Amino acid sequence: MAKSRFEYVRQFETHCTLLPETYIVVRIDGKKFHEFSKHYDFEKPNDARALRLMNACAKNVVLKYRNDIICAFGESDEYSFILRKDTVLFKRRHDKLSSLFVSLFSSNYVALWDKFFPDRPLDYKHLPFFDSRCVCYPSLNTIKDYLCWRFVDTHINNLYNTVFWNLIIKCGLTPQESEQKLCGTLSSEKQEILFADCGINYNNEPEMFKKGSLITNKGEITHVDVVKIIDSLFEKF
Ligand SMILES: Nc1nc2c(ncn2[C@@H]2O[C@H](COP(=O)(O)OP(=O)(O)OP(=O)(O)O)[C@@H](O)[C@H]2O)c(=O)[nH]1
Ligand SMILES: [Mg+2]
Repeated sequence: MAKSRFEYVRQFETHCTLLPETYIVVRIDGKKFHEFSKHYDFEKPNDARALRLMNACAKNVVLKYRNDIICAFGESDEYSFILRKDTVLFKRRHDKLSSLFVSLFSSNYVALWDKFFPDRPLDYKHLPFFDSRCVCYPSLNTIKDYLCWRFVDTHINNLYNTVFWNLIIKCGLTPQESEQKLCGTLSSEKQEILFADCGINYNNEPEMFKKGSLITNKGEITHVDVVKIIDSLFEKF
């Protein structure tokens, strides 16, 4: 390529290369999905269509980079993609990994929207977009704890949201009353309130809501107790 006198400006570009021999997590998260979910009338607290759409997008990302990905885990409006510690994908460049994963995910979200929301076309004033970050984990222990953290977070959030919204929808409480009733309660007490006041057994809630979604590098989507199987998940990595 011919060089111009302007070429020198390239020197101002910086490239952050992620530490070698560390597990990389690329985590994407929906921007203002509180508003987005309201605009498109997502069911509360969980909309199965929205979660399946997230899973379909994540599966396509996993399959595209299956040789570099160990697994992916998602809940609500977020997804984490866990890359092997020896990956050299995009030369481990932070900006490339972060931007390509999130743009591939976002374009899938838009392209697949109609399949999951056939009666609710996307409107260009309310388009979905996502942020993205890369984090390096230096050991097998820390990457396992990362995945367990996201899994446990799913459980905590889902239990709270399930009781909070059912107290409003089924029992007619105001959001403030519901919040007050749950304030300071333990996990077992929340389940008890859900059963006694709303007639719902938390154990019978859909597995996808309670456990989030785990995608293997073969593209298989499962809803399992991640903490229980964490060692086998990383056996070969
Ligand atoms: N009703 C409904 N809302 C959902 C569902 N999944 C995600 N959301 C909404 O998306 C939000 C995701 O949480 P956050 O990522 O912390 O909030 P956010 O509004 O996206 O804010 P930023 O990520 O900081 O831009 C939830 O608080 C819900 O309001 C769903 O299945 N049903
Ligand atoms: Mg968000």
